[in-house]
Amino acid sequence: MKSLVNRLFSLENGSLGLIFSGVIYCLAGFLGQSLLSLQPSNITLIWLPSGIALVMLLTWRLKALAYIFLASLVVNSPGMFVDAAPLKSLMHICVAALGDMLAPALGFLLLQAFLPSGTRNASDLLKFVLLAGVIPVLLSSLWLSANLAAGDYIPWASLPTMAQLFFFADILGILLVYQIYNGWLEPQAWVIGRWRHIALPIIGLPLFYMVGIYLDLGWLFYLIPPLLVVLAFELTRFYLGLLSSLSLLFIILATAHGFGVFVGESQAQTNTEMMAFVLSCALTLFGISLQHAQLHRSERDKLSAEKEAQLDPLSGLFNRRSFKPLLQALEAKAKAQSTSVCVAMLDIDNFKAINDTHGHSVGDRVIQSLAQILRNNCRSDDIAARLGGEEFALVLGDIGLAQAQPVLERIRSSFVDTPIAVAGDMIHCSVSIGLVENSQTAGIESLLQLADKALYRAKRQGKNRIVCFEAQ
Ligand SMILES: Nc1nc2c(ncn2[C@@H]2O[C@H](COP(=O)(O)OP(=O)(O)OP(=O)(O)O)[C@@H](O)[C@H]2O)c(=O)[nH]1
Repeated sequence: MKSLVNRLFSLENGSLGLIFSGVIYCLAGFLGQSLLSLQPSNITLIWLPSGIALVMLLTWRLKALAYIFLASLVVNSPGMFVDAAPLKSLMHICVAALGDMLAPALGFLLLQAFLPSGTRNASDLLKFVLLAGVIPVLLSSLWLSANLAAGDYIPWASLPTMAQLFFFADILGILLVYQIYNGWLEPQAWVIGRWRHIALPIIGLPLFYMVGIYLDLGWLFYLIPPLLVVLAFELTRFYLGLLSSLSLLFIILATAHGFGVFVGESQAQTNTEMMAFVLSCALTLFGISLQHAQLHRSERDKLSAEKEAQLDPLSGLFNRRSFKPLLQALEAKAKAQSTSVCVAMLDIDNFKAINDTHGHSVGDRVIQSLAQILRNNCRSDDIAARLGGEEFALVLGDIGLAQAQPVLERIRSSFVDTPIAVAGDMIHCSVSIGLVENSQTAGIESLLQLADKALYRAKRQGKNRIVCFEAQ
């Protein structure tokens, strides 16, 4: 699903994605004007198109400008076109569209310059709000309200109130839409860990609102942020963005229709209280989700660093440092369960000559080839390690010499039968193997020594063979 959407909206398919986003821009604009605005001023309390325009620019860069301009013309025309003065109103509609286009463009350029890797950590939140929100939206709010006053849509005296409304509505739109977009960019955005984390809020939050509205318990709205904070630790940022946006939109919708705790004496008071609440919720949730993502990332990095420290970079097998503790654990388990463990030491034959004749890079490929064969022939509980140079170890759990020997024989013959291509030629390599089975008394040191002794004997007997010992 995610890859399909990404393909549809890829840079190559830019026009399709831009047209679609332009339509969404218009729909979000009309939705804001019709449902989410306080009457009688009819000024929307949230302007989602400002966030959509920013996302369009982040996705398609400056190519999106023309589409934003056109979409803004479409959204502004019904409210601003005056039949009595068509030319004058057309000019003001274009000036408004210019403002709607330039503000996200400025935000986009500032983000590119000062926050090029996007919002990754909670500490980026303030920078993001300043660069993509406060600076460009302050300018556009003044621009848009001055345009309305100059066009006689509002009296000049209302300019500060209007600019303030535009300012909050646009910033809120940017915060909500960007949070969803930012969540979408995460690799696991679409994955739902537990369905109940999605199903419960989808059913529970509307129920919560209904109870609040029908029983006139407006204070219940104050409990929405903590509920969303709980979700911030359960959901991916994409779903959190969606759910928190819907929840906050609902609070605006309810307030615009005269419900809830924020409906005050005057429209200005209602606006200020509700916007302060919704904005602080949006900022807090965004901050928490960033912090959570950061924690998650550092935990994942730590785990992968720990895993990497256990592995040999050339072969991808366990390295010498991690081999001994793993062997110790497997051997202890075998002793506790009275089962056998077989340890094999493997050494590529004449490896120095391979290096000297064909070069180190060919030698490295030979090492990787044997590592792959070992991986192909061991089970998930077995331990395959590269102890250094051309020396390997394989520990097979819960198995005796009689069953281990055919496994090692398969490894030996596969290696001989897997030639390495070198400059149009094929070189065949072989490996010598010393194999031992543990006894109940032998410790791992004596087991390893014995396996080394068996390997030494395999080399002395002519290489490319297996010598087996049973520990006493
Ligand atoms: N290409 C490559 N060579 C390595 C690596 N580590 C060690 N070597 C080389 O492996 C060679 C090991 O040579 P020797 O210990 O003499 O063993 P050999 O030539 O295989 O002789 P036998 O064991 O008796 O068959 C040396 O030339 C090392 O430089 C590595 O990571 N890559």
